Amino acid sequence: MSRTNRPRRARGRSRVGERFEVEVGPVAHGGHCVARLPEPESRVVFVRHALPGERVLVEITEGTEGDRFWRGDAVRVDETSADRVPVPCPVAGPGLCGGCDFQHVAVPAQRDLKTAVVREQLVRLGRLPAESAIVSGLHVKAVPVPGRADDGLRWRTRQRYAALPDGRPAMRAHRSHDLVPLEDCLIAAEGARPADALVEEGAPPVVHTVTAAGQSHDFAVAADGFWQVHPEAPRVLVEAVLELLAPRPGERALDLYAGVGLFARFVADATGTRVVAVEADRTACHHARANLAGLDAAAVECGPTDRVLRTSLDEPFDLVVLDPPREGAKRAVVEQVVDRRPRAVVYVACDPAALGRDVAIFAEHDYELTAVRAFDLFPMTHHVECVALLEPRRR
Ligand SMILES: C[S@@+](CC[C@H](N)C(=O)[O-])C[C@H]1O[C@@H](n2cnc3c(N)ncnc32)[C@H](O)[C@@H]1O
Repeated sequence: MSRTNRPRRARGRSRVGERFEVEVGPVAHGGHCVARLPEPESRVVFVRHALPGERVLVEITEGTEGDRFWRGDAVRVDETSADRVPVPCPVAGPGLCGGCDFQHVAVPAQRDLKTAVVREQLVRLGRLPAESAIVSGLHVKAVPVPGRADDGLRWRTRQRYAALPDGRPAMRAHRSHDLVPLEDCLIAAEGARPADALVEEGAPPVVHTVTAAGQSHDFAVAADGFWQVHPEAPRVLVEAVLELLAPRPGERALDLYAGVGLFARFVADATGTRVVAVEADRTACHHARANLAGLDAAAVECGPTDRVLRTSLDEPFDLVVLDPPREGAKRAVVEQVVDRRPRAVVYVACDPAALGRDVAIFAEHDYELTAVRAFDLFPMTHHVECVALLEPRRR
């Protein structure tokens, strides 16, 4: 299939379409492995659809003479990894749907790849020693969908599709605007498959019941608003947050990037006192207020975390939960958090690179990473969810 890559600054002659035989090296963050092209190119290529240790023919999909590295797809496998499996999805593969990265990898081995990536990000960006117990003891855990085999399929409860001009559902190719038609998406759960995933404008809010740590709460969320996409994610993440935060009665808590108040609600069960949820999206704030309405000492502050922390909330907090979008919390927010000297900070991270960068900023302010859990809440893709505990360094 021809590809229309997103526009980028051309730097020299394009090498797209050229093919090279390579030995594939380690996995890297982003759903690909690293390979070095043979002489005279001797350049790094990020190769999709390959596995460490394989020998493949890679076709360059992005790369010009001036680029530091190129991207490519394994279009033929000459020496096969024991972790390679037949691809279950007919639209997964070079040039096809960009939604999944690891359909060609046995599901347990996908978790090994993600484990390697999270460890690498914590070492390279988080500046943790590779031999530390936190890094070497980290393993991405399976999160089975109740009633299903551990096959990595039919877990995604929300899925967005593009539409072809004739109305047929499609997904985008990897790093491309090209649309790939599809009849089904094998990671989509019933209700999120192409035939039934359309969210009508003005659709009423959806209510989810979450049972975790012996408590059950209902959460209203806009039909197109943020909610964790794996059916087990709310429970698993709430339980990990509570385990690491270990909230005590009377402790005051901040839930940053709170969505509709998932973590705030469960933390308040344990503390029984002041909890403040901070969220930028107005509709999510509206639902968070309703979801936390039964709590006398709860409040929702609507606005960007950075601004809310800078201009409001001039009060002490013992506990902070933060669950930022993929780009992470970044320096301004991390510094506002550590300024309040909380006893414990739990960071829920959907991007281990952002987590690593923010962990390094916390460390500059004497908050150290003391525990981390990682969960495979996005099988078949390179995505992984981490829950990390940061505490003031003990002297
Ligand atoms: C990964 S979601 C987490 C939501 C919630 N913790 C949950 O698990 O349901 C990130 C949330 O951060 C919100 N958000 C994005 N940028 C923000 C910002 N600068 N300040 C506050 N909230 C923001 C999004 O609207 C979204 O609800």
